[in-house]
Amino acid sequence: MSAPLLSIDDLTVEYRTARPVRAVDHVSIEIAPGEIFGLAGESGCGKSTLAYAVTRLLQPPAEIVGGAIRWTPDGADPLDVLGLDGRELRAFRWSEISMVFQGAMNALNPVHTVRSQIEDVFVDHRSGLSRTERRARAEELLATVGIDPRHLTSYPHELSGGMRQRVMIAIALALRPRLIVMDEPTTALDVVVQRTILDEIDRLRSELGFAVLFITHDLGLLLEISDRVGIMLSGRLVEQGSSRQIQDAPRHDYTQHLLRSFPSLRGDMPATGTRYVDREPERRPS
Ligand SMILES: Nc1ncnc2c1ncn2[C@@H]1O[C@H](COP(=O)(O)OP(=O)(O)OP(=O)(O)O)[C@@H](O)[C@H]1O
Repeated sequence: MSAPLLSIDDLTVEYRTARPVRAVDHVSIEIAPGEIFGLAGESGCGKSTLAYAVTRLLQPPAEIVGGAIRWTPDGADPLDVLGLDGRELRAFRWSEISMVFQGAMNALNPVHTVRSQIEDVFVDHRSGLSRTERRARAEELLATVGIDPRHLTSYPHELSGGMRQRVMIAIALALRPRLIVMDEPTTALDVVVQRTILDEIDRLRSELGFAVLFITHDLGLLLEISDRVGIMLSGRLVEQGSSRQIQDAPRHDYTQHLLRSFPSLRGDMPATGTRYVDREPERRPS
């Protein structure tokens, strides 16, 4: 792997509730420029908490209790992501890392046109752009994600779910970030739309060269789209490797269980009715 763009090093996150939950437990991941790193694991294993930590969107009661996140674009000095203050974070988010979250399509404002929602990113982050330039960039972005620019004047309810999710991807691409964190970006869509959007993400990644942290509970899908894959179980990263290695020679029992639980890429039927039992005793935050 080339020098990492993002290094997550021994990260631990807890929810400080009456019964504290250690949602991310000493996780280390590196993502190279232009790489798609997929993170899989069943509901509640800590995937979204990790995504929120990387994008610095965690809110109390979540607390980062250990570890570091470093950002090293083009061999520059590493940036301590957890140490960024409000102003630095504003410059970092969207320009360097952007996000497409689960159900993001419903985050579009129903009373504003697609145009104004895309242009808002430029108003907020590229105040030097003229109105004409903003309009041209918004048009270009919609075309990039495969939507006819005449939809710039549409309101979200006039678009299908797949189109709304593409608009969210356009917004995430607006400032040409080096990494996009995608948390279940296509889960709410039917399989055909899901497939076209995934193909599109892959095409855009080849064209524009951004890296992706792609999160889903669907390991089959993840193996198709990712260069490397990490498997999470109860907050821990139990295995990581290339997609090929995870698919052909999974090492951890849980990875093998997950692989059996989904139809394989060759179309074999999944084993049904099995549930994985983590043999390690439940761990509590110390
Ligand atoms: N606000 C919160 N307060 C307390 N515990 C939380 C909170 N948010 C998440 N958790 C707990 O943290 C753990 C990890 O949750 P998280 O949402 O990160 O998992 P996930 O793998 O993304 O699940 P899903 O795929 O269902 O979104 C779970 O045990 C969850 O119950």
